[in-house]
Amino acid sequence: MRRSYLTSFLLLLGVTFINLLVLICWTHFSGSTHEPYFHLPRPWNPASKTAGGAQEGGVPRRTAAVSKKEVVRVFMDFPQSRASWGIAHNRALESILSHYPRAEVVVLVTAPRDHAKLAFADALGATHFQRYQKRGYNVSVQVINGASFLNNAGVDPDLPGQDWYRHALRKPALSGASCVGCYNPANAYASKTLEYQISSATFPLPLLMYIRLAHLWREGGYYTDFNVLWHRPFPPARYFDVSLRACSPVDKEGLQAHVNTLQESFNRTGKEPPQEMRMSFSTPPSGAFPSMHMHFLKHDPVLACAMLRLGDPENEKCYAESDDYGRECVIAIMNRCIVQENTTLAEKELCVIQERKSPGQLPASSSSPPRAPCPPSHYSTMRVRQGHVVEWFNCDLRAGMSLPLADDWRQDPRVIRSHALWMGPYVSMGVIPTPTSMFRWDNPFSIPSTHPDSLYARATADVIALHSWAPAQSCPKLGLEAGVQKAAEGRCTYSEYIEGTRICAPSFFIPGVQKGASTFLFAKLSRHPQVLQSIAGSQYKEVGTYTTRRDRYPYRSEFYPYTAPGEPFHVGDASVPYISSLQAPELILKDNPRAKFLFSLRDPVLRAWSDYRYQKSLYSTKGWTFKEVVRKSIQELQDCCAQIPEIEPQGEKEKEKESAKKAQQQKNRMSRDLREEDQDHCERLDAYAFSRCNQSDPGRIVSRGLYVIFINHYLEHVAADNLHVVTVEEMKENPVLTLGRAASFLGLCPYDWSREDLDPVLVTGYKGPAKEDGGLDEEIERELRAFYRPFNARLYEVLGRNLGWEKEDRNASMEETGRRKDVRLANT
Ligand SMILES: Nc1ncnc2c1ncn2[C@@H]1O[C@H](COP(=O)(O)OS(=O)(=O)O)[C@@H](OP(=O)(O)O)[C@H]1O
Repeated sequence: MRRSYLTSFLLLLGVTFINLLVLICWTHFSGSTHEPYFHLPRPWNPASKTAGGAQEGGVPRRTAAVSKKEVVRVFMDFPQSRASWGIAHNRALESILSHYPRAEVVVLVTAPRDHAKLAFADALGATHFQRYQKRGYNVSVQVINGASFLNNAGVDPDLPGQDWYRHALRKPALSGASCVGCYNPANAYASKTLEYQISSATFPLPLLMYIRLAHLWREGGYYTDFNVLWHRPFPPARYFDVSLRACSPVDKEGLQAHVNTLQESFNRTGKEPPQEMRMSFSTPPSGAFPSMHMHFLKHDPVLACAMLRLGDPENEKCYAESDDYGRECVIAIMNRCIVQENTTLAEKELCVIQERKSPGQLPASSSSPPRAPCPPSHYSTMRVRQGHVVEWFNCDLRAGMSLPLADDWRQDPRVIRSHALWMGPYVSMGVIPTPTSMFRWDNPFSIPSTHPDSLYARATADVIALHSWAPAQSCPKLGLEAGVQKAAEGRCTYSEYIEGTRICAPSFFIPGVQKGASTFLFAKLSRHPQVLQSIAGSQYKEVGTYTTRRDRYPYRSEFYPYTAPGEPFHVGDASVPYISSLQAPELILKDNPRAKFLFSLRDPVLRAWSDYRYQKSLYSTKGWTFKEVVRKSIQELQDCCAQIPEIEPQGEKEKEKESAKKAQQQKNRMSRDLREEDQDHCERLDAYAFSRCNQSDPGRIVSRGLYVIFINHYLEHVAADNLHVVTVEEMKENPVLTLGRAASFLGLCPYDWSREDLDPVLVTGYKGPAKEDGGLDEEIERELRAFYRPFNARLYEVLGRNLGWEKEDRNASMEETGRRKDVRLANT
């Protein structure tokens, strides 16, 4: 009796404990209670009556409620390569989101057309901001493809200066072709080297300016740079950055020039603050790009003026002669349009637009009504408001450094309020300070660029943006507060800064198998709110940094999303070639010893058949049928196997390595020991021997199905607990269960997979007219099955479960063929 009480009690305790665990996991991520890791406030929930600052999701109440009006539209752009992306850019974005959780942030990237589809280009990929999107923030990437920018739907036929832009794109001086150090979007696809990426620092400024201004013209809203931290909300509408020169303590002349400019400007309006200072540019220390912030209402005439003037003939000359991306030329134009803040000028400019507009150049959008010349509504935005608070950036908020203005202005609370912190010129290139005890956020400018510790030296030493690289979930938590607030207050120490820049290595891998529904598995898992995809590679799935793209390996942190230590995200990489790579497991584990490996396997016969159809174009040029390909492939493999004794490890060192490997394999073995007897040479193949036999196609069509070799190789490095196998057959049979198991293996919180679309992801896409489309040839299937049988048997032993590929061999393939026919019929 007593015993049964005890058992019940223990049972109850166990169940309660499990429930508690699930609850903690769930509430932690669903955000319904305290969020220990993520420091961003959650976006304001429009359905709720409480404003954004309210006590939502455990986020502290903000003092000023965020009204619905504050759904700001913010444009940013990243005209550089992905290699230039760094932690500071994340911080810049987060600083905006922290003030405007409901902001609609559109990040413009200049990239070739292929970018959006394949994500091979070196611009930011579509998944770049997934970590924010999964938290409910509205941050997206918009690809600008030169002419398509003008011609795509939604183009305003009245967009000023568009003819100039279209032609300028093709001009060598502007397209980057003859511009040393300019980013040439046409070449971005081809560029694979980091050297190029570093040197291709920027999209030519006049073109970039046009894109920025055009977006503001069309939509209105804010534009801000990625190298600025906003530690207060944006200044009131229609006020803009005054100058950045003040940020450089070393640039005394610039500072003085800045003060003088302000002085003049103030003098013009007497003792009053300037009526309205829209924007002014100045050149920050050499090598930097002008940082700026703009806020314009839709169709603002000043924008029109600037866009038109960018194409003035004298400016073309200026760009051509510029050794500074045309920066000074743009500055001059903007100043002409802005500093002469005179409504009549702007009115005139607007009329000029109407006149210059060449009808017929672009097809007039049928949806937009014809516009009357110079509609009065355009000018209402020009009304000058007196008594504006003047605010500007300054880079060092500590006493004494920050406000280079006369004392009386300094005292005027209407005049001086700093809103943002400019993080310095090198942040544009994704570079952060190097470890010297002196380093603080606020003084990277003080180190001469020739110094080995300087940011520039660091960039050219090829370590750009390779910040500290830490195993996933291994470093202490650190969040926005440290990154933004402390920095803004000048309190961020170097070590805090570095700690805040650590990037977690990817936490899970789907190393194939090719044609094993890896695309389906990865795509579905990526729907989980905790999973982040890679930010490059085909379908943001195949980065290949640990195998095929060895050029990426040294810069691998660039290809995975930034995840801060302790964040609840899991970053995945589903590069299928990893399966047969000798180096991949070791290299991966070096970055993250706790990485998890999820293999998606498939009846090897059907895998080969799928592979054949996938690569049909390759074989059809040679006129090879599936039967021929398979026979060649088996023959090739067997020829190679016959030489195995010769290629077995010979030297002492190699032998030692071999026995250590075997010992590790035994330790990691998932079930009972393998039988020792080998049925033929091929069965004794191990990964190392295999790597010698693993030739190009068609050789691989058969060898890719020798799963036991690959799994054994992984088990030499990976603990059995960190390796999990699912099969295509299971996925087809019960996708919800299979995904659930995979997710729980990865340590993800519970998720309702049944709400996802679980239709197979068909990547084979072969629609050719082959006679073999009728199905898999029985004779070759038999041969292939006989070939795979012993390998499968060994695999089952290693895994400790029978994957059932032999049971109803023929039935399975019949079913598969039938399904394929159905799909084909459905497609036709
Ligand atoms: N849910 C589900 N269930 C069963 N089968 C599925 C599923 N999703 C994808 N597939 C099939 O997987 C094949 C594609 O595999 P991969 O995505 O790994 O291909 S690739 O290596 O990334 O090219 C491809 O096989 P074939 O159609 O036979 O070529 C897909 O149809």
